Amino acid sequence: MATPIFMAGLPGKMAAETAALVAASDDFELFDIGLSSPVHEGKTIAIGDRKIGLVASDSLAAVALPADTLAVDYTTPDAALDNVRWYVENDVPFVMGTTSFDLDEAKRLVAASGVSAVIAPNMAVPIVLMQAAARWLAAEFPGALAGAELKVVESHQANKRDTSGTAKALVASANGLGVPFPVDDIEKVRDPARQQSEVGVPAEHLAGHAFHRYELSAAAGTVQLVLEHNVLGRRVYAEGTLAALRFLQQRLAAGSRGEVLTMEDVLRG
Ligand SMILES: NC(=O)C1=CN([C@@H]2O[C@H](COP(=O)(O)OP(=O)(O)OC[C@H]3O[C@@H](n4cnc5c(N)ncnc54)[C@H](OP(=O)(O)O)[C@@H]3O)[C@@H](O)[C@H]2O)C=CC1
Ligand SMILES: O=C(O)C1=N[C@H](C(=O)O)C[C@H](O)C1
Repeated sequence: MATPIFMAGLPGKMAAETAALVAASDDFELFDIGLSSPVHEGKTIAIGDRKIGLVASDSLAAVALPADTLAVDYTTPDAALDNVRWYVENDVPFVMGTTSFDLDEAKRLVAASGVSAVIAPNMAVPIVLMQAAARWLAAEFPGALAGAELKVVESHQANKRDTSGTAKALVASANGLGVPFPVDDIEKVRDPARQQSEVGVPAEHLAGHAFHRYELSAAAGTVQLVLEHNVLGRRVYAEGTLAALRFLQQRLAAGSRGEVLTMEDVLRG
């Protein structure tokens, strides 16, 4: 039996990309209602051979999900925490890819609930590995780069609302290494002309890309470390999301409740 997946954030780009992979998989199937903003309430969208009806959060009370349903959330920073409240109140384990919401409050809500969740600002396996390496360095060598200076530039499609959650997570590791860089200093590039001419984003990926560059200047400017990670399109995140769903299912089957898992846990699993 395929596990029903309730998609939140349709017809948004990540929710639609993930829904297409869910629809093509053997072990998951799309639940026939998805969560959207009020703008799309009452509309229907086609994904694979399925027609998904869209409801906004005010209409969720009328939605009855099958008991084994898992949710996937790619909505907006403003919507994510209210969605977490709904998932925990309705016993729906979930994978949360949405960025820039109150993660501490989400963790408290999950810990006090009967559901578990995978929450991660980046589902792309290669990027998760890089984040894990940075976290390990910070834990192993706290303060080792004290005195260094950091510059962070991230470029995403023009309609991305928040500063990259991935960049914020990397900055937290830099902070752990002794570099006191505030996330407000992350430079966001959202201008397509600059993205092409300065960042080097190919024209065909201006509408969906994630280019990150971190420049560390250490030892009084005599040493430069540069880390870059560049993603074209969104497929890699959707694939990571399905891996997260499978891992979450395994954890639930093993009795996990009230547990907040990360993509690093998914990779270990
Ligand atoms: N973890 C990861 O690996 C990744 C995370 N992301 C994150 O995912 C999120 C979504 O990104 P993306 O798909 O590109 O953005 P989009 O703007 O394309 O999609 C967001 C969708 O959510 C809808 N929405 C707004 N409010 C609500 C609500 N209350 N309930 C349900 N849906 C709502 C929007 O509605 P409307 O159409 O009216 O605007 C839109 O359709 C962002 O936070 C982004 O940073 C993105 C890529 C990878
Ligand atoms: O909005 C996006 O596109 C992305 N969002 C995530 C983030 O904020 O870090 C992950 C990736 O950068 C793509």
